[in-house]
Amino acid sequence: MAGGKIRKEKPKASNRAPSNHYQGGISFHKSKGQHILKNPLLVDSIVQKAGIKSTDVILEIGPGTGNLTKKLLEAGKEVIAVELDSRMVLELQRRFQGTPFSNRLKVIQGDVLKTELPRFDICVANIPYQISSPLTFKLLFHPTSFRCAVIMYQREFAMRLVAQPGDNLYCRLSVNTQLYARVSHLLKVGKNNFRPPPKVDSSVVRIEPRRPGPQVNKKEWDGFLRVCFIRKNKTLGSIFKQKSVLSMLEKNFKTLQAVLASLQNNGEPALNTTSMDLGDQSMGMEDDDNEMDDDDMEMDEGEGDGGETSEFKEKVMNVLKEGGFEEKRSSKLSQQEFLYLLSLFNKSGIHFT
Ligand SMILES: C[S@@+](CC[C@H](N)C(=O)[O-])C[C@H]1O[C@@H](n2cnc3c(N)ncnc32)[C@H](O)[C@@H]1O
Repeated sequence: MAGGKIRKEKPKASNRAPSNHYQGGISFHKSKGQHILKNPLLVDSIVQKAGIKSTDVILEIGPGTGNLTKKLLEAGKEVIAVELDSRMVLELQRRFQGTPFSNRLKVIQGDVLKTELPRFDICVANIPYQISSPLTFKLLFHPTSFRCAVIMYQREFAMRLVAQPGDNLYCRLSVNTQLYARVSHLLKVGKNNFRPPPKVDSSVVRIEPRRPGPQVNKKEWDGFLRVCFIRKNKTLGSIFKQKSVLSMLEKNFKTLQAVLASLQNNGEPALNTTSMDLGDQSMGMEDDDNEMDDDDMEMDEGEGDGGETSEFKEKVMNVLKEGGFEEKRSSKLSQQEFLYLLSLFNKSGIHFT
């Protein structure tokens, strides 16, 4: 909960650190993504587009000095704000103390990524951009349901969230997010609406979790998309011919076969056979920075030293052929097509985790 000491920082004149911007008693830290909304009309517009009800418990991430918080308090029943910076927490307390809002604002001091989030109806936030991806998936996997999240993102990240098959920015992030939520672009926001202005433009996006959620194994889905988007513009046929991909899939396949055989024989799983994995790739829904869009890089096609066999390669190719996917590219595949292809692989005993 809120607490800590106020550190009064004085404006530094000539030798001011370039990453800080002094304003109103608080120096803003770029490292914490502190770009405060300074345009009240924009704040009004975000709150209005969020469609807040007077009965709503609102989650705000990174309230900063409280410009958005104030409008959220006016619109909803309660605001629960998670803020990393103790100076901001104190500023918020100072700002709302003794006002009718004070007993409807709960401030949790901490890193939102490490905080167990409470139940809420709607999330409205101007977030630090460096946590965009993990925060989005933290919200999407939140155990209790909420109506929607209305979030300010860096423009390019926002456009990736909403991108459709065939769009330039369509990527693993687009497919992943849209599996769990309906996503729409609400508002373009120029950099001059912030103090200090960030280097990039921003956009407000609405994310409505799908209820019920999709019936997929999250790790399996994530592992599958990672493979499909190794090169989004290459054909799936050439991606799935790569030694590293085949060898990982065959390892998973053999592990599963061994587990099944052992269950049939003894009713007990075989020892040491349950570590199907994707190398060291985590389930983490981090940004798609590793995705390669260029067609220049060499693919490690053909049989190699990974131990993969030609029969297994044929099995994988047959799955692609069966669904008509061999010549298709991830950059143009719809979510339904990805789900269908994954179901074909799984039906053949081929798994991605
Ligand atoms: C872009 S500013 C938004 C401030 C305010 N909401 C506004 O719009 O004027 C982001 C805020 O998130 C806070 N913050 C940064 N990292 C955070 C984290 N991991 N968890 C919670 N808050 C964080 C920063 O201290 C800052 O106050």
